[in-house]
Amino acid sequence: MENVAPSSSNSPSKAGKVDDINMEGLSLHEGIRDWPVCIIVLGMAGSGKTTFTRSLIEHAQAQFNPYVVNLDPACREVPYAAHIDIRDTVNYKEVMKQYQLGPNGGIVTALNMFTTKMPKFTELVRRAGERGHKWCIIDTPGQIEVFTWSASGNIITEGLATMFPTIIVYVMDVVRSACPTTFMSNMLYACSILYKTRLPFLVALNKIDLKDCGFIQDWMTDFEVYQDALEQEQSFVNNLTRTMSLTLDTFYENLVTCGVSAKTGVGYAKLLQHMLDCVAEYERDYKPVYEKMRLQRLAEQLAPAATAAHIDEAGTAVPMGLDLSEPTNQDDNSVFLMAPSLVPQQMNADETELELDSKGKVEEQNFQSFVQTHMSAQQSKRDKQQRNQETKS
Ligand SMILES: Nc1nc2c(ncn2[C@@H]2O[C@H](COP(=O)(O)OP(=O)(O)OP(=O)(O)O)[C@@H](O)[C@H]2O)c(=O)[nH]1
Repeated sequence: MENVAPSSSNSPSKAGKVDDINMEGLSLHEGIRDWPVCIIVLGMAGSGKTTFTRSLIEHAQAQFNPYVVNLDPACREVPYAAHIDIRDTVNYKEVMKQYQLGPNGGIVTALNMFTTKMPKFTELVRRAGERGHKWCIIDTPGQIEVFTWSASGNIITEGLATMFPTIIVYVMDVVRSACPTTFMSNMLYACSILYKTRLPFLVALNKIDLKDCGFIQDWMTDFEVYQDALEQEQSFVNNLTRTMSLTLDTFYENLVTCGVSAKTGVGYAKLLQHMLDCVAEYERDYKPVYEKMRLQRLAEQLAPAATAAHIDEAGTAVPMGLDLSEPTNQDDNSVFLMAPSLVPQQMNADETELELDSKGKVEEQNFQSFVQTHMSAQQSKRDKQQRNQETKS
């Protein structure tokens, strides 16, 4: 991790190391600052986050002078100059070796280690704001779940959002999303992140130089167009996907998307406009929530550590990882794991088949009535829109 001067991991500036930072200035006592605005770039592996980040830096340079953070410990090199690079703080390969972890465990642990420096990290971001950086762009690890479903990802996101305006940009690969099932998986992920982070959320439909993103926008606005696309795909998850697509309808209504090409730069002018709208949304709707959270955290920080005195009651530590040994049998009721093939067969084959058959029928009926209800709702929505248009004309 570094201080002032932009650098890449290849040419680290040793001036102003993070450990030299005086922490007195950083405090939850302060309210949420106006800048830098933190932009967290998320997306599935290979969606183009890093290329997107590079292009965003270029397009925002003149107006917002972005401060840039790379949080991917496993990337070989980044095509931009990062002010803070997790690879300068944690050597992910060394972490794997030391803790005998696989690649994903190594990335999670590296991010956890970085998070222990969170106060210093936010202090650097704050100082960057004071030096005139209006934006702070944060590139995240390739494996999205490492950031979105880890404690450290949570700490970083909430930590930033309680100190600076913060928004999420979700990068989605248009080419890969041409497959309706992949599109749905991507949307489910986006939806879960939206509800988890509770921050303004923008979807950047990336790689439009390869494929126009109009079809995605059609799928999001017209359920039947998406159903038609699904019909053409022979997949065992179709039924699930169809059900999900109905459920996600409400989510789409409030979702802002913007087509871009991180490679050619097409669409970035519009994207910047959407991002500014997201910042305004943070100020209007989210800031009060995070302000409240900040005050809660502050109160927790000031409260005496109540549990410390009773630590003996906390239980017995369980050995983790490689030193686990077979537990001794303490009584006849000891817990055991059972593989599906070892489950005792209580029903004979005919009974099982019959039961499954009727279950299948009920499921199909339920599904059909679910679809029917939704279709009628969609139809009445369309009729209403048509009536409105007729009244206008
Ligand atoms: N044609 C085209 N290719 C792109 C675009 N954006 C990214 N790519 C390519 O997509 C591939 C993945 O891009 P990255 O930027 O490494 O994606 P990432 O999400 O950061 O990848 P990980 O961090 O490894 O998950 C690279 O080959 C890029 O050149 C784009 O807009 N158009």
